[in-house]
Amino acid sequence: MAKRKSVTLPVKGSAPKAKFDDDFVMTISDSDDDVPILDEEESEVESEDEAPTATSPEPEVRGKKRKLAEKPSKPAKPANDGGMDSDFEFQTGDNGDGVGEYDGWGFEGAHAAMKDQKKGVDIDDLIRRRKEKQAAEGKTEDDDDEEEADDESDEADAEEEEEDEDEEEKEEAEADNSEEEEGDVTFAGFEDDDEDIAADGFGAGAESEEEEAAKDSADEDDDEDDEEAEEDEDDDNESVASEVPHPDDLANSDAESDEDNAEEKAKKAAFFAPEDELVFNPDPSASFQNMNLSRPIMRGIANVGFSTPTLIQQKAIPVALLGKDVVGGAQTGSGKTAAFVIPILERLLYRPKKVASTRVLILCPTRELAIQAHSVAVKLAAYTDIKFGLAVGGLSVNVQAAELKKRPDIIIGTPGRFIDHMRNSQGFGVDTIEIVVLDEADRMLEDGFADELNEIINTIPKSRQTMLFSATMTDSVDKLIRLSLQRPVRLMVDTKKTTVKTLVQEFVRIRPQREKHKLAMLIHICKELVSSRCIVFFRSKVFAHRVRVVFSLLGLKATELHGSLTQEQRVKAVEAFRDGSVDFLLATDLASRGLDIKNVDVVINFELPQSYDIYQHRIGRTARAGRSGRSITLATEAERKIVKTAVRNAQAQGAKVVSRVLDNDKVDTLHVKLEKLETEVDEVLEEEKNERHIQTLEMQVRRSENLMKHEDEIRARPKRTWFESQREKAEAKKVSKAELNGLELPEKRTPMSGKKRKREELKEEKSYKKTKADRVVKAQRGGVKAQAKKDAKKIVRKMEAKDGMKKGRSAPKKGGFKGKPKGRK
Ligand SMILES: Nc1ncnc2c1ncn2[C@@H]1O[C@H](COP(=O)(O)OP(=O)(O)OP(=O)(O)O)[C@@H](O)[C@H]1O
Repeated sequence: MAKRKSVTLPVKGSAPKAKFDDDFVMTISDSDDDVPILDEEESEVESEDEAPTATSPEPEVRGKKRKLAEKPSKPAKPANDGGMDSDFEFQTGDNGDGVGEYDGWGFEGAHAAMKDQKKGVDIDDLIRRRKEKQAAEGKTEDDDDEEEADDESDEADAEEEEEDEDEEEKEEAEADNSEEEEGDVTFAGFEDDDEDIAADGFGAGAESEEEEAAKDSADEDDDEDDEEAEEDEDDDNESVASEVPHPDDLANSDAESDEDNAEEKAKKAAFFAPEDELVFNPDPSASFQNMNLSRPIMRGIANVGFSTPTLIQQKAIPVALLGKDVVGGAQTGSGKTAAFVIPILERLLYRPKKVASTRVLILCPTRELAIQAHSVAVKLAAYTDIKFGLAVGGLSVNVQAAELKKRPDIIIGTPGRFIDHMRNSQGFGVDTIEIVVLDEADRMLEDGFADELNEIINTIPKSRQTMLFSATMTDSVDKLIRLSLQRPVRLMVDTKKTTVKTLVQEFVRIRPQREKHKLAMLIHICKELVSSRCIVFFRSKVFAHRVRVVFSLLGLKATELHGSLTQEQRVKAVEAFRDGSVDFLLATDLASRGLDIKNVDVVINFELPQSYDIYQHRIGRTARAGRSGRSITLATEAERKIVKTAVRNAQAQGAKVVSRVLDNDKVDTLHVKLEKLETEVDEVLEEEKNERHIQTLEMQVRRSENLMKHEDEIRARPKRTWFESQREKAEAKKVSKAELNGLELPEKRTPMSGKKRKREELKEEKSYKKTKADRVVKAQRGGVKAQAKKDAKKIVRKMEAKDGMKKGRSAPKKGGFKGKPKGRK
C-alpha cells in the first residue's frame, strides 16, 4: 500500500504551484512507464491531426459553435476571496475534433447492467391502450361529457356510493397494513373563492384582513391535514407534506450567520491546512494548458468541449494533483465533477500497470448521480487506458460483479451496493484503494448514510487521499472528523449560500384559501408559460406519480423520477427528458442534487423543500455552466421562511427575484377541468396497480422456473451476507428521509452486536411470509412440475380475470394508491 511521502509531482513538466513542491502527498504509486495514449483508431475521434493537444490551445472553430467561440470573452476578474467572479464565463468550444460543445452525459454506462431488470408499468402505454379501447367501444369525449352530466344529476347517489366504497377501502386498508399505498393527494377542492393572488412579493407588508379571515377558514382543515401528515410517513413517500422547519433553518436562524464562534474557529484552524498557504488568486489567463496535464487528459478535456477551467477547477486541480485531502464547495453547475475527476485521471496515468487493481472510489448519494459521474469520467478518460466500474443499486449485481472482478482502476457507486460487492463479490477487494471521493458530501455525511459510510471508511486503507465536494459543503469539523482527513485543504468558491447570478427566481404567492388550486396553477404554468425543458419538484412520490397521470391525460409530455420506479424506469426517464422526447420531468428530491442535464430552462417547485440548501440544489438544475435559467416556486404562507432566505440571498448578490401573478380565471377553469378528470385518474391508477400485480406474479413464476432450472448452481453459491439487517436498513432509510425533509430525527440507534444481528436475521427469515410463487417452487421441488405450472397459470388467469372485472366496472374503486384523495368531499 502506498505511504504518504514527499516526492515531486509525477507529471510532465513542472509542478503547478511552486509552494506545494515539497508537500506532495503520495498515494498513487507512480510508475516509470510512459503515459499511454490510446490509439487514435480506437478512439471516437476521426482524425488525429485535428485533435487538440496540450500544445495546441487554439482549436479550429466550426459550424454553429463558431458563434460561441467568436463571442469576445471577458477575462475573469481576480476576486480576493477566490469567489465565483460574476463575469466568469464558461468557455466551451469546438475542440478541433469536430466534437464541439459536449451534448450532455448519457447513461450508457448503466445499460449493460439493466438487462433482466424489473420493467414496471408504462403509464403512457396504459393510457394509450385505454384510449384505443374506448375508441373501439365507440366512446368519445362527448360521451364522457354526457356521462359527466349524468353524474352531476345523479350526484346524491354517487356520493352515497362513494361513501360505501370509502368504508370498504378503509376496512381493506386496516386489514392489510403492510400494503400502505395511501396517496397524499391534494386534488383540487370545491371551495369557492374569488380573491386574487397578491401582486406583492413575499414578506412584503402585513397580512390583509382578507388573509386573516382566510387563515381562519383554513384552520378548519387542520385536523384533516394532521391525519394526512401521519399517513405520509409510510414508505411510499420520500418526503412529507407537513410543514416542519428543517434543523438547518433553525440552526441558521433568521440572521443566517455563517460566522463561527471562537471555539469552532480554533477547531477549524487545527483541522484544516493553514489558510495563508491557500490564498488563491484566480488567474484571468488560467487555462488547462498551464496545469501541466498530460496529453491524453488534455485531449479528454477537449473531447468534452471545456476550454477554460472554472474557478473551482482552477483551485482544486493543482491541490488534488498533490495528493492532498480536499474539502471543496462551489455553486451548483460550476464544474465540481471535473474538478476531482481530472486530477484523479492525471495521477492514474502514472500507476503501475502490471497488476490490475482498483485505486479510486467515487461515492454518490443517488444512483443517477453515480451513473452520470461514471459517464463524465469515461468521457474525460477517452484517450487513456483507465478502466471504470459501476457499483450502483438497482442494476444487475452479477453484471457489476463481473466488471469489478477485473479490478477496474476507478469504481463509481452508491454506498449500499458498494458494500454489497465488498462483502459478497468474489475476486473484488478494496485494500488497494488510494483515493476516495464523496460527491455531494454534505448529504453523504448525514446520519442516514452514517452506518454505510463508516463501514466503507473503516474497511478501506487509512492511508489515502480523500476529497469531498458539494455546492452546500459543510466545513463543520465535527461532521468531517470521522473521515480521518489529513489536514484537508479547504477550497470554497462562493459558498455563502448563493445561487448563480444567471438564474431568475420567481415566486407565486399562494394564499391559504387558494392552496387547493395548486395543481391547476401548475398545469396553467406548464401549458402557458413553460413549453419544455422543465423539471417539476414534488415532496411526495405518490403525488408526483398522480400528477404524471394527469399530465399524460392532458396531453403534456412528461415522465417521472422518484424512488417508487424500477431502476430501468429511472434511467429511461432521465434519458427521455435529456433527449427531449418529453418536456417535463416530474421528480422528487431524488433528482435535486447533481443531475446535469443540458438546457433545462425552468425548474418548478410545486412545494418548497424543507431547507434552503435543498432549494439551492433543486433550482441549480437550471442555469448551469454559465447558462441562464428560471425557477418558479409555488409558495404558501407556511413556506415563507425559505422564500425570505432565498430573496435575501439573491438580492445580496444582485440576482433577479420576481413575484409572478397568475391569471386566476384561467386557473379556476383548469381547476374545474381537473375535478372532472379525477375519476379517470383513479381508474388509470387502479389499472396500473393491477398490471403491476400481474407483472410481479409473472416475475415470481419466472424466478421459480429459473430456480428449478439452475437449482444446483444457485445452491452451490456462497450465501450473500448483509452488513445491516432489514430492520436496520429500514431505520437508516427513515433517518435519511427525515434529513431530506427536515423532520425531527428518530433517536440515534446503537449499533447491534454480531449475535443480536444474527438473531435478527434469523427472525427475519422465519417471519418471511411465503408467497404464492414460493408455494409453486415448493411444489416443483417435490417433483410435481406439471401441477406447479398449472398453479402458476391459474394465478395469472385469476389476476387477469380480476383485472378484466375491474376494467369493466362503471364506477371503479377510487384511489390507485388506496384511500380517498385529499380534497374530495
Ligand atoms: N471548464 C469547463 N468549461 C465548460 N463547461 C464546463 C467546465 N467544467 C464543467 N463544465 C460543465 O458544467 C456543467 C456542470 O458541471 P458539474 O455537473 O460538474 O457541476 P457541479 O458543480 O458538480 O454541479 P452540482 O453542484 O449541481 O452537482 C456540466 O455540464 C459540465 O460539462
